[in-house]
Amino acid sequence: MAFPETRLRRLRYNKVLRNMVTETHLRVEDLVYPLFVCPGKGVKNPISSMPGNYQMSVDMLVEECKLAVSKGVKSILLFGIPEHKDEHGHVACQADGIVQQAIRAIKAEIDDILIVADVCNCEYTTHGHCGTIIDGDVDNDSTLQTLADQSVSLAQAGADVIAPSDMMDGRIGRIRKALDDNGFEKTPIMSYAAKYASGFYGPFREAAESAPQFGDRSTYQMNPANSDEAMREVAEDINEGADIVMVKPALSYLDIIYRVKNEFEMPTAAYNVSGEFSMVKAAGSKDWIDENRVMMEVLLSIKRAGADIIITYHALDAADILNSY
Ligand SMILES: NCc1[nH]cc(CCC(=O)O)c1CC(=O)O
Repeated sequence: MAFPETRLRRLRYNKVLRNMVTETHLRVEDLVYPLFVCPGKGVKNPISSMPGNYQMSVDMLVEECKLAVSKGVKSILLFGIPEHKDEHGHVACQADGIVQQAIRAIKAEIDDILIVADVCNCEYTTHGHCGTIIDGDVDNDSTLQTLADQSVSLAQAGADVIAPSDMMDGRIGRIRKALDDNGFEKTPIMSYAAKYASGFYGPFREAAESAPQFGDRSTYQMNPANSDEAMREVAEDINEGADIVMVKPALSYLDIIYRVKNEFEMPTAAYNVSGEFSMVKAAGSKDWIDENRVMMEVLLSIKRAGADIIITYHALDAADILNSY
């Protein structure tokens, strides 16, 4: 059938009907809210490049989590800014580490929350790289040990999901085994499976104080030009026991999200990263775009591409809008 029998606009005139034929639905339940925890009490330091986001001490973080849960955002992703850093990131593996403290405090006060703990060394190493440095580069195999130790420590503190973001080869298998050996066989792993070496992480590195002190991350994070390689990364992580696979960043990588969802049929997460967030905020603050409208369009596009889970700094603002429908 062609025009004039077919008129695609017929389904667009009536708002009720338009809603009925909506194909993609964004839900508050899809959103994960990333948060940064730092030492101290009563601390809420604004992150200048990420308006509305803060480095928070544990007490303030607990309040922020209560606010999130009250809006229906029941899942958070935690990053730590430790008091002291060290050469190998051992500080991230301690029972009284900053994220471990935060997890315990949140769990003591809030029942209905899912805590996803990011596992990586870059926030905890003096050099800002994601692992142990040997001969001027991140050494893959020795880094696996700290990642496994950090994962077990976070699980012991009460983390519900372990999310390794380091991009070392073999880390999912190693972490899975370490979790199982320590009685955490029920703890899922959300792997940052296809994580690209991206300029969009800029604001995060201010937030987490994790910028590399020399070089960049291109010997471990992926080349933005590659798509088949992302499939190999995802396949490797699934093979090693990943329960959820993530693509990161999201917006410039919608094709990757689409391919991952279609080729693997796995629960798929996408990380709407700091730079993507900050661009919307910056243009919105200048009234160059309608910030809320663009935010919802961005999130919807990530869902439409195939993401089941969206990690986003927009989570609370988006929840307010979704709750108002
Ligand atoms: N490896 C740690 C990590 N986990 C999440 C992000 C970035 C998140 C964001 O930009 O919002 C990074 C930074 C990086 O790889 O440099």
